[in-house]
Formats: sequence, structure tokens, C-alpha cells
Amino acid sequence: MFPEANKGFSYEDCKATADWLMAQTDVRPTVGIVCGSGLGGLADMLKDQVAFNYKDIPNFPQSTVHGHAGRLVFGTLRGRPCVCMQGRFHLYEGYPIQKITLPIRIFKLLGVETVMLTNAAGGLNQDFKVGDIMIIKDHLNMPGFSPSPGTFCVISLGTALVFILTKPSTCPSTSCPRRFGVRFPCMSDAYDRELQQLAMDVGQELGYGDFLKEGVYCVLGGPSFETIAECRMLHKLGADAVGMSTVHEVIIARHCGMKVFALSLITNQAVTDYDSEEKANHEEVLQTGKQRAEQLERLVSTMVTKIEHNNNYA
Ligand SMILES: O=P(O)(O)O[C@H]1O[C@H](CO)[C@@H](O)[C@H]1O
Ligand SMILES: Nc1nc2[nH]cnc2c(=O)[nH]1
Repeated sequence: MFPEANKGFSYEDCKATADWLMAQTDVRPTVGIVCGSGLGGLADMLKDQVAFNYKDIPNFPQSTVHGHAGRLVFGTLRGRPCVCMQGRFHLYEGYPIQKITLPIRIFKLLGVETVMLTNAAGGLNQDFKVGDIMIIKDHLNMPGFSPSPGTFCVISLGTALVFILTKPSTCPSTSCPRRFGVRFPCMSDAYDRELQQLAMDVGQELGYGDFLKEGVYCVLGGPSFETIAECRMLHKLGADAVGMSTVHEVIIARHCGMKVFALSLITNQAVTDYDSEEKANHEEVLQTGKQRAEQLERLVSTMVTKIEHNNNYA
């Protein structure tokens, strides 16, 4: 019933994990949250928690990055049933893309309608400061520009080339993407515009106007941080922030019809100047997360209270 670590996951495999979880808890979440590096405090806000270590959940990968606790937490956030990943998976951890996005499909099978993703990112936009919260309005999917074996069969992470390179009859998971959604999903509406507006409105109400921004997030493979030349290039290409996550989760969530809201905490300023002494490092990323955690948690939890069942906004 549960496939080996590196095989693809069929619809039935995902369902087996979702059914296993639903047999352990009565919470039926309509909102799914993913916590970025150092932002796991969001999960601690959930009331009446039922929590699982990733190692105990069939098919789940393990968290290997400092700042990602590796727990799936069910509970209520101001009365709304939620499920929260306290820690996500990244390509640079060595997992195939099917595996890092598996929890998103499980969210769908649990009944989640809206996915809210957070991440830590380096600021490329010169108007951004460390500690700013960027509402993601669009993305640049750099790994998606060139299909690799890890992207075969995972919808839309490659291009038509994936379709050409993968013979459906020999692909172990052809049934999986097609049962979750269409072969070529649209991404021009990846980030729900009403949720972006809701975030802006809630941010203004909370007095966050000075540090609430919006922009384009660019994903790279990592785990190395960017060179100066890369930062300059990404900025010219239209990216406002750069990180190593989120986009794959967004694509899978949209593919299976969930609404998506995502934000980046600008944890460090990307270095674009050869005279700069700044050096990106994970400790700074986690430190900024701690400093902004409270406001970020309040923003997300207030938004959750305003998302009604079936995605209407109260
Ligand atoms: O995107 P999240 O998981 O927040 O983490 C970000 O922070 C880490 C680098 O410090 C990388 O994993 C990058 O992707
Ligand atoms: N790639 C990348 N990921 C990050 N995560 C947090 N900061 C950064 C950064 O500067 N670059």
C-alpha cells in the first residue's frame, strides 16, 4: 500500500496516507498551512492539537533542515479547522519532486480548499528591507525551465518536453497527476488575487503597512546561496525575492484546484555589490524569522478567520 521511498506516488498511495491521517483525527481541515524556515511558530497557534511526527506518517519524507521541526499539526485556528506543516521539504535535501510535494496532494484529499504557504527569502528588490513581508503575486520557476529525471511525471514542472520524454505506458505514476488535475495546468492565476487583497487589508488593519510589500518570488535549487552575478541577473529578470521552495507546492496545489496564498519573509538582503561585506547564511535567516514571527503569525491567523468555508471572504 505504501510505495518505496523513491518511487512515484499514485492517487491511491496519496489516498492511503490521507485515510490513515483521517483515521487518527476528527479534524477536517479546510485550510492547509506550510511553515517556512524558522516560521514554525504558526503551527503552535493551533488549538486542540493532534500532531504527528513526519517519521510516523506513511509515505512522508523526513525534515533535514534546521528550523523545520518535521511535524504535521491538526487543530483549529480561531475556530477554523486547519492542518499545518511545521517544516517543509526542499529539492536540495535530495528528495524527488514527487516527494516534496506529496503533502500538498494529501492536503487536497483531506478536504483542504485554501493553501497558505510561507517561506524565508533573500530580498532582491532594492526597496525591500530585512523583516519585510512580501505577498507573492507571481513566481519564476527556474528548475522548471529544464526538466530533469526528478520532474518526470510531476505535472507542469517541466514543459511539453516532459510529455515527450516520458512514455505514459512506462511511467510509474501517470495515473497520479491525471487523477488530480489536467495535463497542462494554467499558472497565470496561481496566486489568488482576492487572498492577496485580503492580506493587504488585514496588514493595514494590523498596522503593518510599513513592512508589507508584494512581489515576484524566484525559486532556485539551492542549497548554495546566490552569487552576486546571479542576484543581479534575477533582479533584472523581474524577481523581487529569491528562495529554494514554495513554487513546486504552489504548482501542485493549483493543479488539484486549491486556492493559494503565499508570502515571503525577507530574512536577508541578497548581495548585489562586490564591495559588500554581507554574506548570506542560514543563521541570519532563522534569526530574522524569530524577530518577525509574531507579526507574521498574526497576519496569517487573522486571514484564516476571514476565509469562510468554500473560500468566500468574510
Ligand atoms: O523556503 P524555506 O523553507 O522557508 O527556506 C529558505 O531558507 C533556507 C535557506 O536559509 C532555504 O531552505 C530557503 O528555501
Ligand atoms: N536562495 C535563497 N534562499 C534564501 N532563503 C532565505 N534567504 C535566501 C537567499 O538569500 N537565497
